[in-house]
Amino acid sequence: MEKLELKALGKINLGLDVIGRRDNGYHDVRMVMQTLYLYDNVVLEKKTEPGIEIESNLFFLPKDDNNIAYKAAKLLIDEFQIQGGIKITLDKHIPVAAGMAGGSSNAAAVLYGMNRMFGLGLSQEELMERGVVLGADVPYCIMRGTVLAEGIGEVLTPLAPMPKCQILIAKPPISVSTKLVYEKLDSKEIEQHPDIDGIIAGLEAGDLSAVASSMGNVLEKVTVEEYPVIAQIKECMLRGGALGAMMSGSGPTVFGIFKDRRTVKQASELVKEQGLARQVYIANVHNARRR
Ligand SMILES: C[C@](O)(CO)[C@H](O)COP(=O)(O)OP(=O)(O)OC[C@H]1O[C@@H](n2ccc(N)nc2=O)[C@H](O)[C@@H]1O
Ligand SMILES: Nc1ncnc2c1ncn2[C@@H]1O[C@H](COP(=O)(O)OP(=O)(O)OP(=O)(O)O)[C@@H](O)[C@H]1O
Repeated sequence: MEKLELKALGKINLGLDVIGRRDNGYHDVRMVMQTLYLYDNVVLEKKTEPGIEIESNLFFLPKDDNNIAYKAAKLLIDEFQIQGGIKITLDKHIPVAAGMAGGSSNAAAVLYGMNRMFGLGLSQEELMERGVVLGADVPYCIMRGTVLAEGIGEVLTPLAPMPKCQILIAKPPISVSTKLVYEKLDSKEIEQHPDIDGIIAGLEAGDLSAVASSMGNVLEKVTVEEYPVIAQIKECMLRGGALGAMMSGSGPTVFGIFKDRRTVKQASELVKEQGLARQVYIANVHNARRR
């Protein structure tokens, strides 16, 4: 196989709780992750000459070893002494530095794709072990679907699928550093832990309203303090008929859960009219896990 075209899907966190802090600065989490059908196109092409070449529609993305897709390719090239090189084309649609695992999902696609392209014979678990070295969200991006993520995000338990719904995504024009958000959380008392078990029970019952009303993200308060526009987008989505609305990951993307197409379209117009976000998308949930 000389060329492989992949979809790197983004995610939202339906729930994000922090239950501890490790000596290396990483945090123990309990998160409910959900894959969305909103994706970057990732194309892998073998090259005869050695080296990793990155091309992207976004001029500001790093093209060197600061790109997480580059790091993923380098990890496998070094470990398996792969001869020749690879060209990676990233056609980005997932908002960048947004809390939607865009980079992590690109890295997951590279690991998954190179394993097939070069016949490395790694199992999904072995790919995930390599993924977590690149980032805490990478193992989940390899697995996909509705999943409980614990540890630093790499201990994964599949959950009942998210009921059919429409997701509204709105990213205000600000970038957030995940590291800084977690660091700021350390100087705060967590007043209320989100009801992760309530989300899981809602999923098991196939009850979309119960899932939406149990959602919570312990990082939200930290990011909202700095960027109040996040709270404004939430309010706007709720006014527009969302069953629930929340910040994803470390932010600043906000998502809303809607029952039907008509309401989600109206709410998306409302967010745009109010000038709260320029990057506004409607996406379906993607429940299939990768095997
Ligand atoms: C916010 C989330 O996206 C929610 O899914 C993840 O927890 C973060 O996943 P990620 O961006 O893949 O994380 P990494 O690239 O491994 O780490 C970025 C930074 O986030 C912080 N970090 C990340 C994961 C975690 N469990 N605890 C942390 O404290 C660390 O300071 C780290 O330096
Ligand atoms: N392939 C990539 N795609 C997007 N950003 C990348 C990539 N490689 C490196 N980066 C850099 O990583 C930073 C974070 O980008 P990314 O979109 O992965 O963040 P995120 O959505 O917050 O991810 P997460 O939800 O996993 O924390 C950006 O500042 C960007 O320059």
